[in-house]
Amino acid sequence: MTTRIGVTGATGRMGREVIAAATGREDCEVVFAVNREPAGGTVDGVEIEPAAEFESLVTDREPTVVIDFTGPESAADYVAACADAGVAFVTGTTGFDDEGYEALEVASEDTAVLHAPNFARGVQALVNVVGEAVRNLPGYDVELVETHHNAKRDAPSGTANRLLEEIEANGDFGGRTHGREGEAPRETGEIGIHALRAGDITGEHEIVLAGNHEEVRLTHRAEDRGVFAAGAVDAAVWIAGQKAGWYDFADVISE
Ligand SMILES: NC(=O)C1=CN([C@@H]2O[C@H](COP(=O)(O)OP(=O)(O)OC[C@H]3O[C@@H](n4cnc5c(N)ncnc54)[C@H](OP(=O)(O)O)[C@@H]3O)[C@@H](O)[C@H]2O)C=CC1
Ligand SMILES: O=C(O)C1=N[C@H](C(=O)O)C[C@H](O)C1
Repeated sequence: MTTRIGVTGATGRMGREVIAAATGREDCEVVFAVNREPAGGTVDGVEIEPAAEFESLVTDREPTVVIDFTGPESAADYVAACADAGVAFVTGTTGFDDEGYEALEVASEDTAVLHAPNFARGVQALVNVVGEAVRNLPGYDVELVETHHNAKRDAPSGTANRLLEEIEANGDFGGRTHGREGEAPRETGEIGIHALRAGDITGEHEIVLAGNHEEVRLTHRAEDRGVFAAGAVDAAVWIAGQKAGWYDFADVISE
């Protein structure tokens, strides 16, 4: 069965990759692609239409699923329109505040919604092992360093926030410290978080666990944005058969 895909943020770094990944698969068809500004032109042969027409496109072109990599404000609008139309929604957008997450959750009552801050399979593996490392090394200092390109809006990254949840759920920590400056000795139990922004770095996450005259470093490095796009398209194909509800990338990988 062909999964009919709508793409938002189509001329962005990720939108272009999603179109390339979806058009390269025989089981997918990109039925529309929208961008805020500028619309017009094509990406991999797919016409880029104005985002203002999203609501009519999501009804008229009958997509199975929309893949969204935009910003938290637009993702909240897009998911609401998808819920109204009964179209599934896969989003990799990061930087949501509580209101943004609520918009996704409300929509998930009426349609299938999948949010993942990182669609790389290696990051899902990292999420799975980091808790185990923390449990095995009680009392060790934990620091997280994430590095991204210089145009990234949100910090720390969505992936870093997900890893932090996993770290905190598996150890006894006192709080988060974002960077350090001046007289700033490390407090017992704090988790240090450092966001680097430079050049066109695709995305790196490293967790450092140190103590007892030893250190463990768990690192994921994405070498190409195609890895995120491939995961998002896998998620889109998977979600086509799901009922309304809230899903994450672990659900896709576990099947
Ligand atoms: N989950 C994952 O695996 C990954 C997640 N991401 C996340 O995806 C998101 C996009 O990243 P990236 O592609 O690098 O960003 P870009 O800035 O390159 O692209 C974003 C696109 O979304 C559009 N957009 C932004 N805001 C709005 C809005 N309010 N209304 C309509 N369209 C909008 C932009 O349009 P315009 O050109 O007009 O601004 C642009 O086309 C980020 O949140 C990022 O963190 C990124 C990589 C992997
Ligand atoms: O903005 C990016 O580029 C990325 N964002 C995601 C995040 O915030 O975790 C995932 C990836 O690291 C690339």
